[in-house]
Amino acid sequence: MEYLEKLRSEIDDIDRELIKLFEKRIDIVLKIGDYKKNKNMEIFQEDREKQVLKNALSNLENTEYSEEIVRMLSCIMDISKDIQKEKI
Ligand SMILES: O=C(O)C(=O)C[C@]1(C(=O)O)C=C[C@@H](O)C=C1
Repeated sequence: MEYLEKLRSEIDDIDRELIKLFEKRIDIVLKIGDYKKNKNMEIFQEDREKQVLKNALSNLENTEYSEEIVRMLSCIMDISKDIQKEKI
């Protein structure tokens, strides 16, 4: 049990960091949303999304996780687009 608790505590620490970074990311997504609105740009930017995924895969240490990373970032970018649609 101690072992499981220790691992869960590690996950809690990682989640805390992820949430902090995610909040920062949302702040920036909102600024980009404002910019797009002012410039009459489409919310969905296909080339940029491809670049985000490419950057992420090139930074990956364990390539076994490629599919999971693409899924995670695609989900994050879907949330970004929802935020830009809802809040701006
Ligand atoms: O770069 C942008 O244009 C953004 O709005 C950010 C972002 C992202 O979450 O990374 C979100 C939506 C776009 O389709 C592309 C990228």
